[in-house]
Amino acid sequence: MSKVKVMKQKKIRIIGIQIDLGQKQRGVNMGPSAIRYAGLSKKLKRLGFELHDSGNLFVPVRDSLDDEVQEHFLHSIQQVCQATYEAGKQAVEEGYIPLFLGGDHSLAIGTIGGVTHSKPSGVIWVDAHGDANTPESSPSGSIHGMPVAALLGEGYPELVNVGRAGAKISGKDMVMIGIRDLDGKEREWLRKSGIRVYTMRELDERGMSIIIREALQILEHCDRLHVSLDMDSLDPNVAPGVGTPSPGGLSYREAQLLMEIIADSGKLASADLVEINPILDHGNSTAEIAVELIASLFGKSIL
Ligand SMILES: NC(=[NH2+])NCCC[C@H](N)C(=O)O
Ligand SMILES: [Mn+2]
Ligand SMILES: [Mn+2]
Repeated sequence: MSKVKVMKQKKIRIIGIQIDLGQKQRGVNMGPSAIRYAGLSKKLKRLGFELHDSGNLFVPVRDSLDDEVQEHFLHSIQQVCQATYEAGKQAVEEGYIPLFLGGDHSLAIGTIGGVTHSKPSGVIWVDAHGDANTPESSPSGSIHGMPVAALLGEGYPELVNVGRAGAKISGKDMVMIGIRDLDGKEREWLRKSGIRVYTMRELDERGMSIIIREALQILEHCDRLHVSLDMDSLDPNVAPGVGTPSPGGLSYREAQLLMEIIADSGKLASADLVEINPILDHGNSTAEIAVELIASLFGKSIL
């Protein structure tokens, strides 16, 4: 086993983003509340972190945006991502680890853009989906299926140029884990992207421990890591409260081990927790599991 390193930063800033404009299901805007109710702050404080909850950023209510439906809420998503970018940039500059609570995955355009504004970062994208569609390749038109392409410089210019012009990261700075549902053209795009994509098949064959250690090796050149955790990466039997469930996902222990080994790298610098839909959940179980995973990501160990 490789050496366990401890995180240098001890201040976390929680930033809620109640965005549901990037997809069609109602309810994912309630994610930040569900995660807070599940006891996030208390858990993280117990790990010795100084915790600041800065509340939620402004997100327009979907029902007030009828005139944007045809455009998939592009304008409003751009504005929310811009505000998210500023919040992420500021948190990093002030020495915080920003922890972004979603909301749908479109917000990652702002979070990853913002946290890489002054310091480069590797990205570990944990998801059932590639989220690497462009407006041309997307079967749904939903922008939560596009953040990875936008971050690598492709798709709507309004999204590619959030915060600063052009690509925010390159393919070699990103790995994906848990992937099992890609659209046709999205698959082709990902193959050429330079992103190392660990599918569920590869995970089944080789095991989580081997894969995440290899992934950390690939991101060895990055001093800082951003984890973007889409809760639909877990199996829907474990995490039912998500808008785009996909069968055959991570078990609870696989997801935990993934978080635990990332924590051991000592490089966690920022994270997203996205796509929790309390309306579709059983009780608040998906948010409760998410809080357990985040605790492990921030260094909670069993013994
Ligand atoms: N963040 C997510 N849950 N994304 C799901 C994307 C689903 C599909 N690939 C699409 O483009 O619409
Ligand atoms: Mn996603
Ligand atoms: Mn997903």
